[in-house]
Amino acid sequence: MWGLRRGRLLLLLALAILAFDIYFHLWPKLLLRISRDCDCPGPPRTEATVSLATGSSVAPATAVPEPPKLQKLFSHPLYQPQDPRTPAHRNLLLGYQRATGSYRKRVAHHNRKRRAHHAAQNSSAPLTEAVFDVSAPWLQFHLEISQDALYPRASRTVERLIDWMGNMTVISADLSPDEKALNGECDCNQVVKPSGTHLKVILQFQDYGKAMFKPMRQRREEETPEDFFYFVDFQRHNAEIAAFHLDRILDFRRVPPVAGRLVNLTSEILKVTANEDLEWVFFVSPANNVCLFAKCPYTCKTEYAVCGNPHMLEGSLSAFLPSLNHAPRLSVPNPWIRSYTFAGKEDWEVNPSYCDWLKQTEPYTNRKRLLNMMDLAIFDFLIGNMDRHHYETFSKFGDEGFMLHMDNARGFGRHSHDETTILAPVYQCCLVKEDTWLRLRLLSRPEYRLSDVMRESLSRDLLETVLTEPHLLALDRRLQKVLQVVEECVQKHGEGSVIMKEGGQQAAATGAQQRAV
Ligand SMILES: Nc1ncnc2c1ncn2[C@@H]1O[C@H](COP(=O)(O)OP(=O)(O)OP(=O)(O)O)[C@@H](O)[C@H]1O
Ligand SMILES: [Mn+2]
Repeated sequence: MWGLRRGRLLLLLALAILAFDIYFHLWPKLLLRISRDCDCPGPPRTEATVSLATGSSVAPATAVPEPPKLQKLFSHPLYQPQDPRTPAHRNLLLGYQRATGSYRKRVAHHNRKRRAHHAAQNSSAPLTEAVFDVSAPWLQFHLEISQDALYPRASRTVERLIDWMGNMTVISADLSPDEKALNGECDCNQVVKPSGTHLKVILQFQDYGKAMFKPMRQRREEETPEDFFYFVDFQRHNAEIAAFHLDRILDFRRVPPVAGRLVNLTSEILKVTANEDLEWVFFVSPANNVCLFAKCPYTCKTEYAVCGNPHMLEGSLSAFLPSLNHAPRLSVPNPWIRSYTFAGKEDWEVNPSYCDWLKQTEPYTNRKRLLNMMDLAIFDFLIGNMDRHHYETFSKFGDEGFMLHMDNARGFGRHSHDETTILAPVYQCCLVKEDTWLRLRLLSRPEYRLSDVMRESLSRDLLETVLTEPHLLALDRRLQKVLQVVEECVQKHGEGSVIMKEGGQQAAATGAQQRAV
C-alpha cells in the first residue's frame, strides 16, 4: 500500500518537474524562436526593449515609444537649418529662369532627335518621348545646389529623388562620358579620365532626368581579398548607396543622392540605347542570362561581365549633376593621393612636414578647403575607401565652394580591417572642423549610434540589406578611432589649434551646442 502511494507521489513529482521545465524553459525559448523567425508586425523595437535585453533600467510599460533614432538625429539642434537667407540670396549654382528655359529647349531638341532616329530605323516599337516638368525631382535637385552643399538640410527633394530613381520609366541609355572619351567622342579632359574595368551606364528617364547606373559586381557578403590592391578592387553598387546615406548623416551633403534599383538589362538598357558601342557589349551567357561588359582600354573581356537573372540585375543609381555646359566642374588631384603602382610612395607618406608645406600651397591656403579635406579623410576612413584620387568642385564657386564626394564604389570592401592611413590628413595636420567634431561625438552616443541611424536610413532604399551587419558595426568602431586621433591631437596641441570653425577661427561652441553633445 505504502509502496503504491510512494510510486504515485514520485510520478506526480516527476510530472510537476516536467511541467515546470516546459513552462519556464522550453516555452519561452519556443516563443523567442517564433518571434525571431516571423516578420509579423509587432511593436517597434524601442530603447525600452533594448534596455530590457541588457538588464539595465526598464522603462514603464506605458512609456511612449521612442522616435526612430534617425528622426531624432535630424531634429537635433546641430541639424537644424541655420541659414536665415532665402534661396534667392543664397549663392545658388543655377539661375531659375536660365536653367528651366534651357532644359525646356533641350527636351524639345532631344525629342526631335529621337523621333528622327526612330524613323530612320523604321522601328515598329513605340517611342516614348521625354516630358518636361518644372517640378520634376531632378530639376528641383539642380535648382537647390548652392555654394554650401548639394542640397539644403531641410530639403524634401532628396526623398523624392530616391523614389524617383527607384521607379521612373527609363527611356534611353548611353555610355558614360569617360567611356566615350576613349573613342575621342567628347572633350572631357577637365573632368573625366578613361577608367578601368568599371561598368557605368547613364540612364535617362521619361521626365528627361538622368542617373548613373553602376551594376552589382560583388555580393554584399563578400569581403575584398587581403591581397587585392585598392586600384584593382571591384566597384560596389551598395557602397555607392551606403556612402550617400553616410554623407547625409554626417551632414556633409556632398554626395549626389543614390538609390538602389533592379534594372532590366534588356528592356531598360539594350532596347532603349541608340549607342552601338553599348549594344556591342551585350551578350547572352551559356546559362541564358543577359550580360554586358565594360568597354575599356585594358580589360574588355567577357570574364569581367555582369549578368542579369536572366534580365534583372540590381545596381546603384546616382542622380545626375547639372551638365558641364550649365555648371562646369574642376577635377582636383587629392593631395593625399596614393601611388597607383605596386611599391611607389607619395610625398605625404615620406615627408613628416607635408601638411606644413600643403598649408602654404593653393588652394589649401584657404582654411575652409583644408578643413574640407579633413572631412573627406574622415568620410573615406569610415567607408574604408583608399581610391580617392581626385575630387571635384563646381568652378562657379572657386575655392569657397564645397567638394563633391563622388565615386565611393570602392568603399565598404573589408569590414574586418580599418585602414588608418586614410586618416593621414587628420593626424598630419591635426585639424578638424568644429561642426564635424560635434556631429561625430553625437553619433558616438548610444541614442544616436552611427550604425543604428545608418541601418534606419538604409532601410529607406528599395534594395534590401544595403550593408551587412559587420559593415554597419565597423562604422562604430572606426568612429571611435577618429575620435581618438582627434583627442590625441588636442592633447598635443591644445583644443584651440585643432578644432576650428569653418572660417578658420578657433572653435568656441555655443553653450547650447556644447551641452547638446
Ligand atoms: N551623379 C553624377 N552626375 C554627373 N556626373 C557624374 C555622376 N557620377 C559620376 N559622374 C561623372 O563620371 C565620372 C566617373 O564616375 P566615377 O568616378 O563614379 O566612376 P569610375 O568608374 O570609378 O571612374 P574612375 O575610374 O575615373 O574613378 C566622374 O568623375 C564624374 O565626372
Ligand atoms: Mn573610381
